[in-house]
Amino acid sequence: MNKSAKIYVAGHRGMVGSAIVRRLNALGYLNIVVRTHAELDLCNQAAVNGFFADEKPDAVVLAAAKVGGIHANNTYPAEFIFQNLMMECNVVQAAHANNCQHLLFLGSSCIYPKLAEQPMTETALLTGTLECTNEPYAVAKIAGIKLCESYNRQYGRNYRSVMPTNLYGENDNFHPENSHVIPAMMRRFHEAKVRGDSEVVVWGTGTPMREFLYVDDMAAASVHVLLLDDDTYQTNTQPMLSHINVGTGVDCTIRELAETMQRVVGFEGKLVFDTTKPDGTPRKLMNVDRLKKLGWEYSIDLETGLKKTYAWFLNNVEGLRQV
Ligand SMILES: NC(=O)C1=CN([C@@H]2O[C@H](COP(=O)(O)OP(=O)(O)OC[C@H]3O[C@@H](n4cnc5c(N)ncnc54)[C@H](OP(=O)(O)O)[C@@H]3O)[C@@H](O)[C@H]2O)C=CC1
Ligand SMILES: C[C@H]1O[C@H](OP(=O)(O)OP(=O)(O)OC[C@H]2O[C@@H](n3cnc4c(=O)[nH]c(N)nc43)[C@H](O)[C@@H]2O)[C@@H](O)[C@@H](O)C1=O
Repeated sequence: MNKSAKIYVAGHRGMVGSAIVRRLNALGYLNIVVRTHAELDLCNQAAVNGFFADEKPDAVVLAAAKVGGIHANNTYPAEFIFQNLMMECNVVQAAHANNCQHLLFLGSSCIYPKLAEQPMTETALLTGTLECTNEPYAVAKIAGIKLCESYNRQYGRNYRSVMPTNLYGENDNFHPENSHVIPAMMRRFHEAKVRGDSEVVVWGTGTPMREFLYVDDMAAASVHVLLLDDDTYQTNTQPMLSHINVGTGVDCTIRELAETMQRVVGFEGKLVFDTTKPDGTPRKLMNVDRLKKLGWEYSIDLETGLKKTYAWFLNNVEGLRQV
């Protein structure tokens, strides 16, 4: 893609969208179009159509979404399915209607069946029952993949999808209940250390396994897939199965994550597991062979990424985004 291409990054103030803008800028892509949620509500079809007609971007990265951890997904299922479906439908259709040939859609590893064979390959999609705590969000993300595939099949568009594993890093949402496990734990451990508490609560049994990817790696992978030439991309994907897993291929238990977090934050008290809280899916490890064949691998391991995130947290603790 030409360095002067106009690229619309939806969700540029979010954790991933902000990292994607940094990555594009670092590669010399400076013609980036952005709108805040307040300036452009992507659930509003007329507003989205007007924006695309005015701006006519050459490419779109759809990193805007209704996002949250296990509790938020389980508590606000209507918001998760409705808003995500609306944003995807509006953006994909408006991109097509305005002759935008390139689009990158961000899904999630929760699209795969709860008990999918591990590590999960892209072919596991739609082969079994989803995890109930995030089924509505997962259904919306599956619809996003199928939207892209359908516009590719019918209109010859080049709309690609990446399925990230659990992400973390600077600009994350540190809300005590609605966030994902890493920001929630980091904040709770930090506050416990500052107060001198003797113990800290971890949700669930500690036995579920998760794979974590640092946000700068996610941004690098996303831009890599967006910029791949058509031949390389098409020889490594199939027209009816266009999504690509993004992860490390390495996972750990939630207990192991909590122990690593203790070291990084410097909290010396005890861990207490609250088994009244849901565990969610027992394991969701990505098979990342397809992405490796396409020329990309992660570089930031969990402990390094947690240290970077904690350093960022300490510098930004006063103005944390919490939604
Ligand atoms: N975080 C994770 O662990 C994972 C994330 N993903 C996916 O990656 C993508 C980015 O997630 P992440 O950066 O973590 O999420 P964030 O919550 O950090 O960012 C989401 C962004 O979307 C914007 N947004 C939400 N609703 C609207 C709307 N109606 N109109 C316009 N903008 C809107 C938000 O703006 P505002 O803040 O102003 O509301 C925010 O900038 C999403 O597609 C998510 O599903 C996938 C797997 C794991
Ligand atoms: C990215 C992914 O995120 C969500 O799925 P999830 O992987 O289950 O996400 P989570 O990060 O919230 O939890 C991971 C594990 O960690 C445990 N856990 C311990 N202590 C805390 C804690 O304090 N907070 C949270 N949130 N979880 C905790 C928690 O009980 C669970 O076993 C999806 O809904 C969906 O949005 C999606 O795609």
